[in-house]
Amino acid sequence: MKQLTEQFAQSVVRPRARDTYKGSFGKILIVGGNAHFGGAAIMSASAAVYAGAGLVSVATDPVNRHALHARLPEAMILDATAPELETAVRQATVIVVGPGLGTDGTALTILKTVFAAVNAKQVMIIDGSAITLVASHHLDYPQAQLVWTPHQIEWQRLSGLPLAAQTIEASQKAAAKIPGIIVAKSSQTHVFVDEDVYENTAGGPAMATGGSGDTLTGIIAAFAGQFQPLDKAALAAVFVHSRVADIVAMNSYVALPTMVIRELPTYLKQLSE
Ligand SMILES: NC(=O)C1=CN([C@@H]2O[C@H](COP(=O)(O)OP(=O)(O)OC[C@H]3O[C@@H](n4cnc5c(N)ncnc54)[C@H](OP(=O)(O)O)[C@@H]3O)[C@@H](O)[C@H]2O)[C@@H](O)CC1
Ligand SMILES: Nc1ncnc2c1ncn2[C@@H]1O[C@H](COP(=O)(O)OP(=O)(O)O)[C@@H](O)[C@H]1O
Ligand SMILES: [Mg+2]
Repeated sequence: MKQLTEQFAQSVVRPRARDTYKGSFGKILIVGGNAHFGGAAIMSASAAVYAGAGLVSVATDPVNRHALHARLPEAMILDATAPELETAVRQATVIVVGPGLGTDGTALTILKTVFAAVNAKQVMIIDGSAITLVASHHLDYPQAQLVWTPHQIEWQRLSGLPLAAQTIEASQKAAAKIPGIIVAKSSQTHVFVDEDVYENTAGGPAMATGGSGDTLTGIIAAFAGQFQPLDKAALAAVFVHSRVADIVAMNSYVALPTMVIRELPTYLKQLSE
């Protein structure tokens, strides 16, 4: 098993090249946030912007429009149920689907539209409700470079492994049957990449608050848009998310997602130097 360390993250997060523009750092589309879970999409999009993504759009329930614009004017917005969703998916380099999407019929239709529109060159991060929907509706895996970010119950739904049976060996075996990178989140997150298992060395209980996982999706998306190859970008994102939470937790009882998001640019600057 390999350890995810700051040294590793440092090798991935490099200073920005001079001859660049916003299109050089990823066009990210976040698909999520129903009327009940708008905050999830806002946190994912905010994390992507603050982790350096070049352009971020959010396909969400229109009820979230004003909140998103007020919190994050850097992001663009579209109605997740409108025909424009398909075009938006095609134009993105990295897609996040699932944070706060919900699991009703509308969510399923949105997810199917996204899966049908994506192509093999694009990166897709599948999280939260989208994982639950894939498992419960036995959806075919989409043709894209996939990163799955299940918490333990989502991993149970996706892999069929009950929580008590989720040993590293069993999870690795199950991960081998699913295309892409699996970020198996818990108080001791493990990432499965091909035959390798990586253990996160950062993070702690100050992260145990709603929205921490939604925030991680945005950081992975931003890194996938900026750094190659995808496996290194995703691994560095997992470490950075937890490390920044640890820094916040030095002076705070809880590492709220919005606090972690705000600290990202400062930490990334230090990391890149
Ligand atoms: N502000 C927002 O908009 C937010 C929106 N969110 C969005 O909500 C959507 C649903 O996601 P979800 O994770 O809340 O619900 P679900 O997938 O049903 O899993 C929960 C069930 O599993 C159980 N459980 C046991 N162990 C567990 C573990 N280690 N980790 C986690 N759960 C564990 C747990 O048991 P309990 O704690 O109730 O005993 C419960 O029965 C999703 O789209 C997400 O993005 C959230 O991010 C919050 C902030
Ligand atoms: N006790 C803990 N120690 C370390 N990390 C934790 C702890 N509790 C939660 N986390 C991290 O917080 C995130 C929670 O993800 P998730 O359950 O999907 O949250 P949400 O869906 O509410 O955004 C994961 O990255 C997980 O590793
Ligand atoms: Mg989650």
